[in-house]
Amino acid sequence: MALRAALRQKCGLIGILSQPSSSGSHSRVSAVLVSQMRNNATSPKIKVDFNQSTGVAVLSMQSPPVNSLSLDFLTELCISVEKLEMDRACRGLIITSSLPKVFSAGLDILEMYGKSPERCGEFWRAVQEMWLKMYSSNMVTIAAINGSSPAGGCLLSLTCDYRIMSDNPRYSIGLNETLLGIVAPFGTDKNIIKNTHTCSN
Ligand SMILES: CCCCC/C=C\C/C=C\CC/C=C/CC(=O)SCCNC(=O)CCNC(=O)[C@H](O)C(C)(C)COP(=O)(O)OP(=O)(O)OC[C@H]1O[C@@H](n2cnc3c(N)ncnc32)[C@H](O)[C@@H]1OP(=O)(O)O
Repeated sequence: MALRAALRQKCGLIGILSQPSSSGSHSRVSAVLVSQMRNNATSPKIKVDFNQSTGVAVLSMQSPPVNSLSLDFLTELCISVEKLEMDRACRGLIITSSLPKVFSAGLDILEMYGKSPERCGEFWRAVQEMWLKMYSSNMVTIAAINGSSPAGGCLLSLTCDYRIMSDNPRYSIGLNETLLGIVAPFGTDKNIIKNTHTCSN
């Protein structure tokens, strides 16, 4: 109830969590992001349903088995958010998972092992772009955390204005990445590359 009141106060979004959605289209994507789009012949990792009448989009992460944040996933996520951002009709965004039990397992561990410094740099830049884009979004953003959400999954939810988590003791959330010996690099390219060596050795 507190959340609904806050939303009502912030931008007049009423009852968004309970209303059905219908698909809408978003046409413009920045040339930069399009050029970043890789050969992604697999099925989309992100599904967006935009409800024109409420102005709220639901972005569902659908990348089995655990919605891990790979470079491809992050790129697709950023493109989806940017498309919504450019649509003036879209005022609210709910991020959730279409997988059972897992919101997001965080950064894709396979992106941090045995990769070239260049690839690692690209990956960490994508991580940074994701959280900056989300954190600075003009939309009201809500993470509907319907499963476990460790480390980078927790980071993703922290970039949102609001978080709602399923009341299930089997779901965990938190910044546990240091248990894996992972420390997020600083924001400069030099430090990204430096940390990259640490990650892949
Ligand atoms: C550049 C500037 C940056 C600025 C940043 C700003 C601020 C910094 C703040 C925070 C930094 C955040 C950093 C995050 C680092 C990370 O995210 S590292 C990843 C940490 N994640 C984990 O440790 C999660 C580990 N996984 C689990 O706990 C469980 O898998 C689960 C999510 C709870 C699900 O359990 P479940 O039993 O359902 O599934 P399984 O365990 O059987 O897994 C299925 C399948 O998925 C694979 N897998 C799981 N997690 C990952 C992953 N993270 N990456 C890749 N693959 C993963 C798992 O290995 C299984 O594979 P299979 O054996 O082949 O089936």
